[in-house]
Amino acid sequence: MLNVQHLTKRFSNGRGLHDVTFSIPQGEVFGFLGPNGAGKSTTIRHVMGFMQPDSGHVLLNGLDCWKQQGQVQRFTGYLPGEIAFPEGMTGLSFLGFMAELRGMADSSRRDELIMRLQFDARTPIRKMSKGMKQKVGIVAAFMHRPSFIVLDEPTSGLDPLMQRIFIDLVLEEKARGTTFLLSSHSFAEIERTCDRAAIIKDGRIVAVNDIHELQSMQRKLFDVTFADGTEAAAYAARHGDRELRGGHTVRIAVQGSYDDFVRELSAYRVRNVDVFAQNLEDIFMNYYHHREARA
Ligand SMILES: Nc1ncnc2c1ncn2[C@@H]1O[C@H](COP(=O)(O)OP(=O)(O)OP(=O)(O)O)[C@@H](O)[C@H]1O
Repeated sequence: MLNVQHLTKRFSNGRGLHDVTFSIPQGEVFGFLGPNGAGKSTTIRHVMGFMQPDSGHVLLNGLDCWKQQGQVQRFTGYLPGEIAFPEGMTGLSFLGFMAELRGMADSSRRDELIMRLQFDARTPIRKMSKGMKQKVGIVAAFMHRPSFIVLDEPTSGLDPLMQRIFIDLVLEEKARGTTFLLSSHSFAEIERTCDRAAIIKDGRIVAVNDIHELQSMQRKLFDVTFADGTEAAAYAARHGDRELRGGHTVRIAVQGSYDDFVRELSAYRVRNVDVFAQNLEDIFMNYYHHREARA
């Protein structure tokens, strides 16, 4: 579906993109992660055909995103990082304007999305909160049922409930075969929606990983509370690497398979188990630092 090949762009301040290469097969949700200024939006602007590469190219279904911008945009949905709305419009008049540009006759999907996102689209945009404007942008990106959707920091400004509704929307579209490129600072959002993710830093891709592979690299810490101190001490003593937390609680780190851990605990009287997961960001960063150390 999307093919970004050796994409290079140099701004006059020396920043930009250097040899960015990745591809997204049809039906995949691909995450794009990176700190501020890493080059996420610049890459996305090339994908949308708003910028001409210095070298390399971006192809969507074989079409050149710069040279065949009009054709590419017909089947693409786009939510920019910051939306510039025309003056004096309500949410509804803006969406009507976008529908007209796209030659859409049926507004049922637009109305369904407005209902799902629970906002009054008749509000003048200048009176809208950041979150409400974001919802208008999401409707505009999804309403024509595009087969490829580019989302630049989609949940910024949305409260946790709306973030959930949005994630469900992405997963539903994914189930219909829609392909996504989703840039985010939120690892939870990437973890819940994406199949693979790339990390970009200083204009270069530093890693592309399968999300499930990253999840299996995730270490979990369990605080197990035993019925009494004797059992806790016995359990801790059997395993030099397990930490007695005081009282009747032992902390255990488990990575990969939980089978041995569960089997062994079944021989004890367990009163409580608390679990703490290493987050995806830490795993990514560990991975990234290991690669750097090896290089
Ligand atoms: N038109 C431009 N002219 C000069 N420099 C630019 C231009 N556009 C972007 N840059 C610079 O290129 C770098 C990458 O910017 P970009 O907006 O792609 O980052 P980002 O990863 O999207 O970050 P953020 O999360 O902050 O949006 C930044 O240092 C930015 O200042």
